[in-house]
Amino acid sequence: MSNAPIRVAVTGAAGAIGYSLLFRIGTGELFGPNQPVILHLIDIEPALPALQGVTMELDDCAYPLLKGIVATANLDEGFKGVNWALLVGSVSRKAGMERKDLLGINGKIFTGQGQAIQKNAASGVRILVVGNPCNTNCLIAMNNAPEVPRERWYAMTRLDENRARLQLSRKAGVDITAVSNVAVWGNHSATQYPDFYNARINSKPVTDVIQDETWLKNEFIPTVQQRGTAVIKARGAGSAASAANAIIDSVHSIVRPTPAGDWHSLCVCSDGSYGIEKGIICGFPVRSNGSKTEIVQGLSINEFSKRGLMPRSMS
Ligand SMILES: NC(=O)C1=CN([C@@H]2O[C@H](COP(=O)(O)OP(=O)(O)OC[C@H]3O[C@@H](n4cnc5c(N)ncnc54)[C@H](O)[C@@H]3O)[C@@H](O)[C@H]2O)C=CC1
Ligand SMILES: O=C([O-])CC(=O)C(=O)O
Repeated sequence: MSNAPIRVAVTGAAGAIGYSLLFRIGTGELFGPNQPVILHLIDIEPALPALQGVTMELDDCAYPLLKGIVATANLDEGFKGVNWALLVGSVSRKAGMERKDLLGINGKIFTGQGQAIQKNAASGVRILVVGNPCNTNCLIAMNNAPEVPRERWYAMTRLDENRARLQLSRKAGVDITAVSNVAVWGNHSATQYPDFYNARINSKPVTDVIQDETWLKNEFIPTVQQRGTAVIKARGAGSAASAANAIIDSVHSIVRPTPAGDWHSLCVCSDGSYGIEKGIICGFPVRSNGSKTEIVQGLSINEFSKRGLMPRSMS
């Protein structure tokens, strides 16, 4: 094992998603069984005692791949030399709130974090924003770090993709692995558009396999859009383990080549593709060659999908 460790910052590390995520990173799930990591755990001052407890537990796992832990509330220290920044830390919404209601509380967090990333991170740093509203928070952080190239900023719609794949596989009565090419367009919000027209089941168009467009339009889409709300209602707290799982899936989709013909859902900085406003962070179908991601071009967008895609602004 001679690889240099990858430094991974996780903000909100004392929170619920952090608790589901960090131990999976420790086992090597994020970068593979031969890749050592150093964790940079960042949280706010009042959460430092809890963060110390998490650090103690990570230590007690005696993970062979975990070569060090930095636990801090200081952003300069926390982002020093990091290769990846997973920006989870922020306030969660409660029942009755939309994610955009968090903007006033959470938006300002991402100003300082963007600046600290630009100042301290490794030159090739990549950033995945999870804290809600994640598209807008990502845009804020990105705009506060103009020297970090725009193609290295991502926000998370992978949990929505995973939710959509599950719904489609259940309805079609097929294994989850049969469902591919699921794009979730737009914001990680109740206005997202899980695109069933371009999705596939066993390589066939979903609409050939599930010949019930009423269900697809009137049940599938709202179920995916409202799944986070449904989990909050049932659990009394937001999705945490499934969000951590989606973080791992998102990073895999970026650092591993996408299987031929498939794509994954990821929010990236729009280049104007599909008429979506240039410069905003928006959910697209994305492919990776293992080092660079690109927005999948040339998908057919019918009138119904057009209504799902437009207008896309930063709200
Ligand atoms: N994009 C997505 O698909 C999903 C996003 N989320 C979002 O992820 C965020 C975190 O969720 P949980 O871990 O469940 O929340 P949580 O409340 O359990 O933990 C949040 C953590 O963030 C910390 N924090 C607050 N302000 C911070 C700051 N300025 N810097 C660093 N840390 C800070 C808190 O002290 C706490 O430890 C929420 O905004 C939630 O809405 C959750 C699920 C899915
Ligand atoms: O709904 C929330 O507030 C948490 C979240 O983003 C999700 O579960 O998709």
